[in-house]
Amino acid sequence: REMPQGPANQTTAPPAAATKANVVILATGGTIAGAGADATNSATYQAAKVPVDKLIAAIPSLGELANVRGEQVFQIASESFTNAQLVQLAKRVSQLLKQDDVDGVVITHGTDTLEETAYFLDLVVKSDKPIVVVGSMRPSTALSADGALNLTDAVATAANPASRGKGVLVTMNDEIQAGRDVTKRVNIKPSAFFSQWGPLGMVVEGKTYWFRAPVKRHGTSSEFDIDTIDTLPEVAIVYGSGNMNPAAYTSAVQAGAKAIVNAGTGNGSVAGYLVDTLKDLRAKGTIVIRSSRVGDGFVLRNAEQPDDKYDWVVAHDLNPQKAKILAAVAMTKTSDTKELQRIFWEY
Ligand SMILES: NC(=O)C[C@H](N)C(=O)O
Repeated sequence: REMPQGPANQTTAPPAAATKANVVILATGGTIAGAGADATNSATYQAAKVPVDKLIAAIPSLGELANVRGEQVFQIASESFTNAQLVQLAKRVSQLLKQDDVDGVVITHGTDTLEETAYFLDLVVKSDKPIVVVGSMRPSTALSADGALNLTDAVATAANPASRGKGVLVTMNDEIQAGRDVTKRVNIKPSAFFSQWGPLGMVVEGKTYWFRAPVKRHGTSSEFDIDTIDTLPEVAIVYGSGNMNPAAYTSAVQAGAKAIVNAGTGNGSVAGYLVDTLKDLRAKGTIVIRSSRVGDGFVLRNAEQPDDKYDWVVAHDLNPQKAKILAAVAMTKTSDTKELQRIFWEY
């Protein structure tokens, strides 16, 4: 029977090994490598149990998308990620992408701090080759597990030259999200990941479809380079609410925080009775960054508080956990608040 002729030429056989992209899967653990006692356990399970070779072997069709090999970097739930592990992972990604025989990297990751890792890599890995971070909401042993399709989409995206130069990408629930923007919004459904500026595209049946591209500095246009970063400074987030205790700020600084991200109410607002505490911390050298617990929108400079007068920085549209990552990366280079504010506008 004659196959229909489509513009996308989807009826041809998969590319031969030599023409297929080489994709390395760096596994770090998370629910995508999780295992439950029973198929009905969609939320009760142990994360970070299944080794990367087993994850790959469970999806034979990956081999049709790319030449895939795995490397087990960590085997942890993502809430346990430390700065030292972030740095180690990013250095490995950078090293791999410098190799001619690597076309793209996929990182399997827990979803809880996936957005931090994706943004960190976006800022510090100087490569145009695709970097895709992926996780799952259900363990591999669950009914309707989402990991296999998310990972397939990640490999398809990493193998596709159209993904180059678009920053770190995240493939969850059929969507391609910008690693900079994406955030975990729901803690129990496969549709957990969201970006207020919308997904960049979709993956359907192994093909990528693109609708927009990021404009913020990243990758090769970033001034930060993981090859020159070995440690990150301590940044604390203090969550805003009614009836705050100033000790939340002062104790964070006493414990070593060099910057505080204020996850303020509304447009990053700060209670009147806290202002002196934050002014005092700034006078003694702590960087004060106003973000918002609201999550969407963006904090306006000199609205709600006179940032110019107090020498505070605003986080622009970054939620507190993203602001924490950018602050830590930026402070490897500067503690100048004008420079920090420039960086918060540009990245
Ligand atoms: N869905 C997940 O991956 C959650 C898990 N706690 C993790 O981040 O590792």
